[in-house]
Amino acid sequence: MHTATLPRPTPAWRWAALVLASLAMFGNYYAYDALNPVVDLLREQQGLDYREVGMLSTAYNIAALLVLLTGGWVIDRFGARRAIVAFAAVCVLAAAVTAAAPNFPTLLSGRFLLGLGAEPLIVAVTVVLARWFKGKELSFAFGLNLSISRLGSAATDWSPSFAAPLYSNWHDPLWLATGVMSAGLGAAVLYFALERRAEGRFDLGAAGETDRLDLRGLYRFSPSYWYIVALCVVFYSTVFPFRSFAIDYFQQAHGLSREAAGMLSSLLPVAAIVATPLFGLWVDRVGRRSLFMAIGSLAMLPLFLVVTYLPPGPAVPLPFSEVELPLTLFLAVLVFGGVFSLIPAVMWPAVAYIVEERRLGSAYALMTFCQQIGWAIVPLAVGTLNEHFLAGPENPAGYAPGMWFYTALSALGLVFAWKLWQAERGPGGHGLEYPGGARPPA
Ligand SMILES: NCCCC[C@H](N)C(=O)NCC(=O)O
Repeated sequence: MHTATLPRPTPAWRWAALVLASLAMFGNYYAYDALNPVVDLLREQQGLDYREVGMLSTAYNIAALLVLLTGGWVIDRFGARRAIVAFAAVCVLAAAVTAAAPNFPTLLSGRFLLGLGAEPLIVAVTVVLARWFKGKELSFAFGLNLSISRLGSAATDWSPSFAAPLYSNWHDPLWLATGVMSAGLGAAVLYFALERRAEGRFDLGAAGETDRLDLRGLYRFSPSYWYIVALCVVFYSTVFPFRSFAIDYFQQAHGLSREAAGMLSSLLPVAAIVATPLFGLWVDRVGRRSLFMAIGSLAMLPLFLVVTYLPPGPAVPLPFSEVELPLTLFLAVLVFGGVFSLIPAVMWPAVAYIVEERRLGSAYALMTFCQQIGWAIVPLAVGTLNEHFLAGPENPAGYAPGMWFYTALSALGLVFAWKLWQAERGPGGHGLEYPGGARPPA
């Protein structure tokens, strides 16, 4: 039967597809973040230094850059549902190689493999969500998908509490991550079966253009687009590397237990789970997108210096846990969580107002490509700074140069957001400051 004569999928089918695809993403984010709570163990038991820890992050980005360069070929050639299963399987393999690694080079190859699987898995999931939800709650579906992914990040941060016995060595928490990613693979297989059953019953639309990188069209994007890309690069080059080192930093520089440091770090994704969709709804009503990005960047600016230089303050009990956290750190990470909700909720959809629809895939692919470059460099730089300044529990001041580096990146982010705001308030603006993305008639 011709697909145009078939009905669109019913809500039950659409939400089942969303839940299964998002569970694969949960596993993906869990596997990526699983390294964060074992940084101290990797240093103590495996003899890694901070620069090598940074290299583990960079290996992921280099692989992701290579995959993004080859574009959505696999997704186009084999279809998104097969691609989801294949990339999830690569993530399981990557997690297992990392968990079993006997030495640093194998650890590096595990993280490289993860980059090969995890980033195209994100693209493939985006493609399937667009097919199921096109014209129906697409932004909301993307928001929920991101929230479930972030729950994966938060679950990794909580694992020193709920899986405390595993943390006697660094391998076992990573085997747990392999198990979680295997469950994600299971969800991917179920998604595959679901889509196969839906074929012939529903019109799932034509497979859309995947996020292909078209380097020839770069010069045709407007300055506003490039300000958003620049903000994206510095923003994620600050947030993701900060998260990679955060648990170890809170342990070493502030004397927190692994459980408390994990709980503190989890406030970042947890705040984002709740607040990202709300900010998305709010901005859709009021507009002011570039102003909000500037406000988010401004709020982020002092945070790294606050955690470095301000007194920790009284210990406050964290609700629903046995953990107590120093008030200053608690508030700083909570504000950071707010920024981590606000900027992504506004920034990614803003591109759709600036770039015409037929070039949107290319625009997002280019933005992700640039994001990976910045995110590849910063963990190496911070790791090198930590090593150079002999950061450690005996010398907490050694972490300060890394914190100044994050602050400098945040300042750059503020400059780009401010430039965007200027551009959008002028005659060449794209309507980012207006609710529906359109300037009201004069
Ligand atoms: N561990 C998560 C990596 C996600 C990378 C992805 N390219 C991305 O930027 N996603 C958007 C986000 O805000 O998570």
